[in-house]
Amino acid sequence: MRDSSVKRSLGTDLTTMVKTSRVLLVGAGGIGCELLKNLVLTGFGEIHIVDLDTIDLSNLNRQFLFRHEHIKKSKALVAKEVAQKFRPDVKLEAYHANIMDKEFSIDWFESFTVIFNALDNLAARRYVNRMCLAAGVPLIESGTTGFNGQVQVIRKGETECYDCTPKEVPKTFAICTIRSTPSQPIHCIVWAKSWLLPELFGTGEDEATEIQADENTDNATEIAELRKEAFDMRELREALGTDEGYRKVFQKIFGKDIERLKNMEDMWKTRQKPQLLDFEVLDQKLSSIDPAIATKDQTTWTVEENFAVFRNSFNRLSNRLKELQAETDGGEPPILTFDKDDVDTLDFVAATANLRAIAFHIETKSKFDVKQMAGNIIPAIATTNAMTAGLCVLQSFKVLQQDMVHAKTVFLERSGARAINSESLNPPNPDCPVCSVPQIRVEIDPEVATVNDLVEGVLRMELGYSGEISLAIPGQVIYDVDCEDNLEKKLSNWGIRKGSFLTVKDDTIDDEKDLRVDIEIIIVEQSKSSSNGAMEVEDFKPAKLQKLIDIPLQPKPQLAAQPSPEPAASTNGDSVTGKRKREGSSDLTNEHNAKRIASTSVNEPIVLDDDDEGAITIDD
Ligand SMILES: Nc1ncnc2c1ncn2[C@@H]1O[C@H](COP(=O)(O)OP(=O)(O)OP(=O)(O)O)[C@@H](O)[C@H]1O
Ligand SMILES: [Zn+2]
Repeated sequence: MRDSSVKRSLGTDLTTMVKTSRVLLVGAGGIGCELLKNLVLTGFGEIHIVDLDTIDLSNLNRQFLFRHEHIKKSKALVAKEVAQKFRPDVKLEAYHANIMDKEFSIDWFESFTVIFNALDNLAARRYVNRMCLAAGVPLIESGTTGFNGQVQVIRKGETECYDCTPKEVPKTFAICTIRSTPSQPIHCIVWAKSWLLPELFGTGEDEATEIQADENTDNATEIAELRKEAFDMRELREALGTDEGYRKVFQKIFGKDIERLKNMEDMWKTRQKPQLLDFEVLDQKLSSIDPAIATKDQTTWTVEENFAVFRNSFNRLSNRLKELQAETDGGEPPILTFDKDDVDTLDFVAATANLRAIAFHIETKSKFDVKQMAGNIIPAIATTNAMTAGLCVLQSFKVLQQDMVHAKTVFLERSGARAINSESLNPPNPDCPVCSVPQIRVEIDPEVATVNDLVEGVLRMELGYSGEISLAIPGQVIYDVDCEDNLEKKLSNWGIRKGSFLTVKDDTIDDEKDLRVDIEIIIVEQSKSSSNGAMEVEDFKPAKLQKLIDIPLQPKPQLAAQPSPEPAASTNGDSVTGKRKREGSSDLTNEHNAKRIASTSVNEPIVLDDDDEGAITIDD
């Protein structure tokens, strides 16, 4: 029954394509749960689900596959179990794992027809984008923030990839703003969450991504002072769990430290000096504060109320840490880290951030607001997720049908005249640092292959590099003219194995010679024929190029504008007008205003139509 109605909507051909596809869903959160339900009910034959997280109480309002009894269980496994009940005949596979783990090889990515990203962070999105490009598998990328949503179709060589356009990076704050001169509530919240809490209950070696070392040399003395202050802080940890603990900590961070800052006259020429908070005065008023104040999360607390929540949460965290320490024998010392859903850490961050705000004459925030700001919470709206997940599936139909000309980037927004808008796909950005780099695959035997096997055997012998070259893994050069010593070392020394990426640069210094563009090596497993006994021993190579490619040359720097007889047809698709076109196909962007007509024929695909203004209407 269900199959026949799907067939009526999609047509026989598309229904068959859907049924025989093997797809990967990365992320089983807000969009992921909706998408899994859609994929299962549309009849996708085989669906693999990866998610590294466990289910949290706060997920239940929108991640509808999960119920209260699933809290703390794996998202991927529960999502699979629940979705399987919708259609027992669909093959579902779940992995409670990080998609960036090496166990997910390029070969494995390659085994999928389409991959769907339903993630919530830049690093994982970038990683999957790169793997899909390397594996040549189409990717449907999606994301939502509040009422806004976006679906992007990515296909190697045909469309923009995720990194073809620069992405906004999360906001960071200078260390001195956080530690010495806060001027906004967020500065106090980041201080409490990423400095104070780790100093007292964590490792103390705070590597919070939100706080950036300040390059300004004028602040060198201040930074040295801050280091000393951190050292004093570590001493305070001894007082955790004692009756005196909260007094010692309070008197240091809201007394001694503020006093020191106050005395740095230069700092307050254009700012209001901070004020000390008096421990004795606040401590005497403690008995008059209702202990239930911490549960009133929508009101802004008074200084006395913040003090009471500070004392209470500090003691709860201290006791927890002591208990953990008692349970651990040997190994890594236990730590407590911030989690917006861990009420003890949230109370501590809210109260100490507010006390700091009061000391610096900054507005205080309710616990509810602190939770949003400290947890980087962007309101998640179930309907936006559901619509976005639906659009992902509609776009995947275009990909399955190889109809990239009609695939779209789709936007959901509330501000415009329409809720759903779309744009034709852009061709790849020729300057993209990710997808414009030529890739080669090299098969290695990780146990024996050395840097020399790669440099001499593959780059020089097989690919014909003759001048100077360098070879790097992310963040580290492993070979260049100055580190010949590394040639005899095994690639495994740097953790290079199946799935690793290396960059090759042509460093030849010769004005007469054309330099090659940078290329990327992807390490793959040795194919059976090269590793089994069928191969003659003398033919065995620990590193071997899988397929020869032509490596383009770097464009020569133009000294003066030369008149060109013809517009260059080979500049990566750049037309003379400066508008990028896709090579060797009809211009995707010119399809933008094409009006397509809804069809009700049984064998015709579902209707996803543009009108003249580029918005999508969905008919059936
Ligand atoms: N590297 C990764 N590998 C696998 N899954 C990931 C990875 N990074 C993020 N995820 C998963 O992607 C999903 C994103 O879903 P969503 O945006 O709804 O976030 P959430 O964590 O469920 O919700 P919230 O952040 O509001 O608590 C999460 O379930 C998260 O665990
Ligand atoms: Zn790109």
